Amino acid sequence: MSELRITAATVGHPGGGDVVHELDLHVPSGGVDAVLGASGSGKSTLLLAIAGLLPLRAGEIAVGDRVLSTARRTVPPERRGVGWVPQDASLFPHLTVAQNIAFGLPRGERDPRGERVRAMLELVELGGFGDRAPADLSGGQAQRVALARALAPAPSIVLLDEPFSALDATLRVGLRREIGRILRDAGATALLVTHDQEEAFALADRVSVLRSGRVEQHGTAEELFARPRSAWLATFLGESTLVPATRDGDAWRTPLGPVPVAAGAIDDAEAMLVVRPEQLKPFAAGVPITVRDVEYSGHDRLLLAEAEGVPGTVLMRMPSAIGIELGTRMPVRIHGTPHAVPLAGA
Ligand SMILES: Nc1ncnc2c1ncn2[C@@H]1O[C@H](COP(=O)(O)OP(=O)(O)OP(=O)(O)O)[C@@H](O)[C@H]1O
Repeated sequence: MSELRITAATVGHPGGGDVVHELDLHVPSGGVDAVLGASGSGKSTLLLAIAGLLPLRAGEIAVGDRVLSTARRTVPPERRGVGWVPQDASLFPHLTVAQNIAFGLPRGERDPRGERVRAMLELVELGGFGDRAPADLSGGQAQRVALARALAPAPSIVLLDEPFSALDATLRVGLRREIGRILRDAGATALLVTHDQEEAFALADRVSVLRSGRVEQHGTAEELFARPRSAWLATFLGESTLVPATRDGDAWRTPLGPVPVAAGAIDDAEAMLVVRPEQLKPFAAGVPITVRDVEYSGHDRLLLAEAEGVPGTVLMRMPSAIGIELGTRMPVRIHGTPHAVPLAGA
């Protein structure tokens, strides 16, 4: 397995404009990375380019020291050493599980009873399932077979295209843990593409967030969540209130009261503070918010409120045991040192 290096890649569909713009992405050897983006952000287009199904308009895709795509040359899909796990397992229905896995191997080595197929079945913990028909598998088992098929020829890179989207919620959580384990056991370099943040954060070492075909930010889940580079990313990654702030020495002045400036904060005189719902607390001497709606979620309630000087909805989390009537005016303050993002690029 080898590192994947994408440099300034621009990709589009025939007859259409550019969809992915000058994208840089690096997955180290044996790393599991995710590309996270909303529908239409260009995730599938990027995968097609990595798999060799779309040519590059500019830039380069390389695996290890082997260049696979440039604007002038595209190594064909079957010679790229790239494995693919599609959204729905897409197993051949007329072949057994073992035959499906063997199908991933080079011609001449496609022995369903062979050592490689057996090892792959063991890897995905389906040792006794080789003779089954795909129709007799659960959705999660079928996805594991699809992964075994992709890994069988020991590809340099494995691409996972929303591999859990066809499964129900409980199965997803279990399977993504297992697939993470399988990829790491296999030492695979993998790129997961998904619109599901929880999935990306749970499975990947690092995440690139794609916005209109460009990487908005790349980092670990913790880095992205705690220190988003833009207001757009902050709200894309989680519920938050954007509170306008003006720098006043070591504090931000905000419509919800003063807040200390966090260490390492941006230097700007004006910014937006990313206030997570749990960072707002009731405070007798605080600034009033007016509750307009309440979302009950079992263990807590999310209050949707208004406050003078805050342009959007103010979000605040409260224990569900505390009943709140609509129209309630409640004094609050910001707790802790919220992250500040620049006003521009929101
Ligand atoms: N075959 C195609 N021909 C022309 N344009 C396309 C084609 N496929 C996708 N596009 C366009 O490329 C853009 C990005 O689409 P893409 O499918 O890559 O996004 P995505 O992030 O994978 O979305 P989703 O999560 O909905 O699959 C969209 O504007 C889409 O209309």
